Amino acid sequence: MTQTPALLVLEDGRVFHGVGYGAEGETLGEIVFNTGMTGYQETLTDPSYARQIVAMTAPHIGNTGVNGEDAESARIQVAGYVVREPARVASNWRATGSLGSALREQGVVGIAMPGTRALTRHLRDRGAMRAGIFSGDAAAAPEAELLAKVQASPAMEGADLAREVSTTETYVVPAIGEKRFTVAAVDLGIKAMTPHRMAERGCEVHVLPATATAADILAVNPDGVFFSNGPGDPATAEGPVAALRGVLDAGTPFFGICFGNQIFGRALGLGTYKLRFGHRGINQPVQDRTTGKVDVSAHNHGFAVKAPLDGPFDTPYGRAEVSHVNLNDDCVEGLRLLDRPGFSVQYHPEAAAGPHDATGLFDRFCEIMEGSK
Ligand SMILES: NC(=O)CC[C@H](N)C(=O)O
Repeated sequence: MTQTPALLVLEDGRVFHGVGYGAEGETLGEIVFNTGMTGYQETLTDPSYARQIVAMTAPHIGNTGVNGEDAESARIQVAGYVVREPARVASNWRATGSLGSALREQGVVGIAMPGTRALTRHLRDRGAMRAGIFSGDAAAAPEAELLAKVQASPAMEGADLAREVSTTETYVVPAIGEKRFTVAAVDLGIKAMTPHRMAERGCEVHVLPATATAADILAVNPDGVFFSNGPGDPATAEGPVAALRGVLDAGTPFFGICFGNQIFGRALGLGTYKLRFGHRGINQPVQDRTTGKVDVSAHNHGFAVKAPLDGPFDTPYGRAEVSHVNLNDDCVEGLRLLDRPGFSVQYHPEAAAGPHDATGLFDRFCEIMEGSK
């Protein structure tokens, strides 16, 4: 393997040195860290990572290569990839290739560098920020020039990205076994596992583009409506918020995940804000405030909903409450309507490669659809 020099340049001027990994060239995005020890293929193909450079804290990435089954979407979605040490050999019975070649084939620029721990500590202190990876010829330019490029790139705050990753055509994921429900799922960057988890429970899932209006959604005649995860700043999602308000006005049961939770919050009249460095990984402790039960859960969010933690509050759709909180930082991780069928979570019950503590939320969605039939 030939090694080309590569630089990771942060918008605050900090520079890390390493060697190129994946495609050679340059890429810009918001740099964030992910603490997952497994599931790198699912992370890389999660559309919520659009325009983000993902740095892995796990020191050895690529051991099991890539395969034809684990992708969450049709391609690698991250803007760039930072690892400490790439596996030199991919070894797994399902592997169809190495991660390095998959990144190269899809033109994803990455860097392998010894400083991932220092980088993570820096981002924890200073927050997620804009960055660039420059490898090969691109790394030869003066650092001041590279820094200027990073500083001229767009910020994640204010970014409207869901439409860029959404399907443009509606498609249907058939129920597995007997059909019990029709679900209209708005694709704001949906992961393949989400409709699959619903299909396993007898849902026929109509996946609609991010531009779907309330009328488009209700035209499916759904038993329940779902809003997916997705990239970008929820404060920009005017279209989806308006569509969801129309759905809630109609009284149709609702379930939302991640971006869907943020849009639900906005539809209820709450605001959203950017977290300093967000939650990205697979071992975040989330507590269900009704039962006290704690789920270890997968996360990928840089924004959060601002909501009162001290009890129910009024919304245009009756009373609501914060149903789940993150025990690390008290961040709002779930919302629930008390007078109508509707709830959402900020984390990932569909998570592949797990953990699966929260998959029961898909059963809860089926229960509220059953209850409203
Ligand atoms: N995974 C998601 O849906 C992320 C939602 C939003 N883009 C955030 O960063 O918070």
